[in-house]
Amino acid sequence: MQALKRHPASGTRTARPASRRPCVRVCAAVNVEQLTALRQELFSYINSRGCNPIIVRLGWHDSGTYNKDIAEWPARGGANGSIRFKPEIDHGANKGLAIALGILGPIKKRYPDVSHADLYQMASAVAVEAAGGPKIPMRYGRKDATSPDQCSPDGNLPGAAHPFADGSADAAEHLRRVFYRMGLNDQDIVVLSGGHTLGRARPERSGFGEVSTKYTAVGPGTSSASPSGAPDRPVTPKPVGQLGQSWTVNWLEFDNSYFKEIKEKRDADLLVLETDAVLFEDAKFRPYAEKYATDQAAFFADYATSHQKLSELGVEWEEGGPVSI
Ligand code: HEM
Repeated sequence: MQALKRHPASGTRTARPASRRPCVRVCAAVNVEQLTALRQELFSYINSRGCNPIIVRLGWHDSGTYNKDIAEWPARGGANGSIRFKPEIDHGANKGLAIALGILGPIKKRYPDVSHADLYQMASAVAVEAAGGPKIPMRYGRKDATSPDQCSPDGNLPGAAHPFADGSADAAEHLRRVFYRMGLNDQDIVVLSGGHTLGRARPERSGFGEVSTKYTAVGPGTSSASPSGAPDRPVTPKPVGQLGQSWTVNWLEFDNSYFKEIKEKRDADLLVLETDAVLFEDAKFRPYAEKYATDQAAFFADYATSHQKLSELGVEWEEGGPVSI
């Protein structure tokens, strides 16, 4: 941990040297220097590898287990890093995400003071920004779940098509049940679904999507599991088999094309899950979806707000946290 000193003007504690970080809040339990360096490394790493989609999905699947009706931490789930343990990464909804853990694991070793929970949420926010999306007002200092018996139960993440495991009659009811359980609302549901502007679905992982399409076969970048040549980089498995089906043409670019494509359903090579289509079918979801299809700036602004909420679901902060960098 770094040394702390009094800030001359405010008397609050700040990290040394102050010149490098003029306006950060620092506490003894959160290592701002490591967080700052990690963020920098993630930015160039994720950008160079094109692994943005799977990293965003990892962050969301760690936090999306949250149950607002359970008071105790970490039993309430949320962004606590528990997805790294076998019981949780083995959940059906997490199939394929071990690749993302494999990408981030070697990086984590260089930043021992940063929690796994912070790493996953930081990497996701960086992945969005690096793909051209908004800067998300992130805060750090999440505590980690520490053992496999602290994993969330299976079944807390949403399904993409009927029959829904929770008995919901349709996709709108299912999305509301799942996201309301997290304390999120209709606008959060619609805007966060815009995360599907990135990435692909593969039959061998989720059971959804095509094995390959004209957009993924000669896609805008590499597979989210593809290797890069840099020898000092963590090694990820070679792409196996399926290239999958994307929601958008440029599936490594974060923009509002997801909403345009879902609305128009103009191209059979692009994916529309039941839970995507319903955003334009449900009377309360539709106004948001329409707005985001026509106004990218509104999408970005609202996405940043909801993504921050998502990243803090269920979080127990270290002493002195949360910290902005
Ligand atoms: C609304 C309910 C949601 C459902 C039913 C859903 C379902 C799915 C499914 C079935 C896949 C394909 C996984 C695969 O085959 O590898 C997927 C991928 C993805 N999801 Fe979602 N998702 C939802 C919400 C979200 C949210 C809130 C985010 C982020 C904010 C998100 C981000 C992603 C990303 C980035 C991918 C692509 C992963 C990759 O290319 O490796 N999803 N989702």
